[in-house]
This record gives sequence, C-alpha cells and structure tokens, in this order.
Amino acid sequence: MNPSAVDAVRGRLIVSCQAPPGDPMRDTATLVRLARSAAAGGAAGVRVNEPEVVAAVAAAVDLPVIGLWKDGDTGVYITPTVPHALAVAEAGAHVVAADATARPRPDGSSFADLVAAVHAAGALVMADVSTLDEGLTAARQGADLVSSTLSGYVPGSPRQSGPDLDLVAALARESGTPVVAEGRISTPEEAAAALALGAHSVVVGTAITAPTALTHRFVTHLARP
Ligand SMILES: CC(=O)N[C@H](C=O)[C@@H](O)[C@H](O)[C@H](O)COP(=O)(O)O
Repeated sequence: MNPSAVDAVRGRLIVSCQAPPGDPMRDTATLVRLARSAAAGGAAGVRVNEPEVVAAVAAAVDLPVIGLWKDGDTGVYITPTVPHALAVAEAGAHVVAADATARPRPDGSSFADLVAAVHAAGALVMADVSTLDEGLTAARQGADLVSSTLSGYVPGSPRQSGPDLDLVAALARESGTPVVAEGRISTPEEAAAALALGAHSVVVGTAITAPTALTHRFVTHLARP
C-alpha cells in the first residue's frame, strides 16, 4: 500500500478530469492534456475514469492518480464490481474510487470485498458515499478515504445545487478517516470552506474541466426571459 498518496493531497486540490459519453472531450489524449494542465496549475492529484485513461494519465503526470471505472449511469455505476476495481488498480491508480452506498452491487460482492481486493493489489480505496451512515460503514470496512461524491445523486441524500458541506463536516467529525469533499464545488471559496470544516482534500471536476457543461450554464442563463 502507498499511504503517501493520502498525505500528498492533505489540504490540497484534486482535479477530476472526466468527460461524459458523447462529449467531444472524451478522448484519452485530451483527458491526459487536462490532467497535465491540472498538474501545471498546482493540483495535488487527479481523478480519472476508465483503465485506459488511468494508465495514460499515470504515465504522463507525477501526481497521485485516483482511478475509477464508470459502467452505466444508474444504480451502482462507479467501479461497481471487484473486477472493475482490480482493472483500475492494475492500470496504475494509486487510489481506486468506488461506490460505497448501501445499494446492492451488480456482482453480489460487498464493499468490504472490494477493499480487500484493492489493498491486496497494492492500491488504496476512496469510498464514494451519499450519507453519513454509508461513510461510517465504509470507514469501518477499511476505506482509506471517504468522499461525499454521491450526495445528491442517490435517493435518501439531499438534492441541492451546491456541495453537501453538512455531510463533509459530519464525516470529518465522526468517521475517523480522511474525508474528501466532492460534488458541485464550483468556487475556490467553497473549496476552502470544505477544508475549514475538516475535509482532508477537495475534488473539483465540472468547474475546471468540463467546457460543455460550463458553456451550457452560461447559455441557459442568457436564455432566461
Ligand atoms: C455523481 C458522479 O457520478 N460523480 C462523478 C464521479 O467521479 C463525476 O461525474 C463528477 O464530475 C465528480 O464527482 C466531480 O464532481 P463535480 O463535477 O460536481 O465537481
């Protein structure tokens, strides 16, 4: 295992360099350039999707790589099974991010199974959760980092336009595990607020690396009557 990946992101920014299916940015070479831009701008780590991109980014930037593998877009889709997690670890991710919500996983495995397999492969685990209970369970099951990634995207978590800073604060108080603030963080001030509430690190994606979504935000605002 490599706990230094956790130390390296303490108090600092991780940039998520991802693009949804069909987006013009969804291209390995383009995502590598995004990751290199994040590194040049001072990011402490990057978060990237799919083994091929994980391998290319790990070869191109000298930063901890948090890898995941999104498969589908409903139910458990962030690194849903043990084989997905192992493929991400084998591609060179220092940390494997995976859904740690209470929902059943498609291969019938548990989150604890995934943690054991990833640790045996020499990588760390980031638990993507939507509630405090899920975060506490994931921490007990051996997650190395717990992230608020899925708050607002899973029934039972609050739907809100900004980050779930209440969840970040509660996880930081109660989980005993380094907490990552992730999801809808769109300003440096929100990122700083998350750290002030006890987050170990902050992930920002859309606000930095998603020109299609950012353009759409301006266009829909201008189209309002
Ligand atoms: C819910 C889900 O599938 N989140 C994904 C997780 O990897 C990504 O689509 C997000 O972009 C990432 O979490 C960063 O969040 P934001 O783009 O809001 O800064």
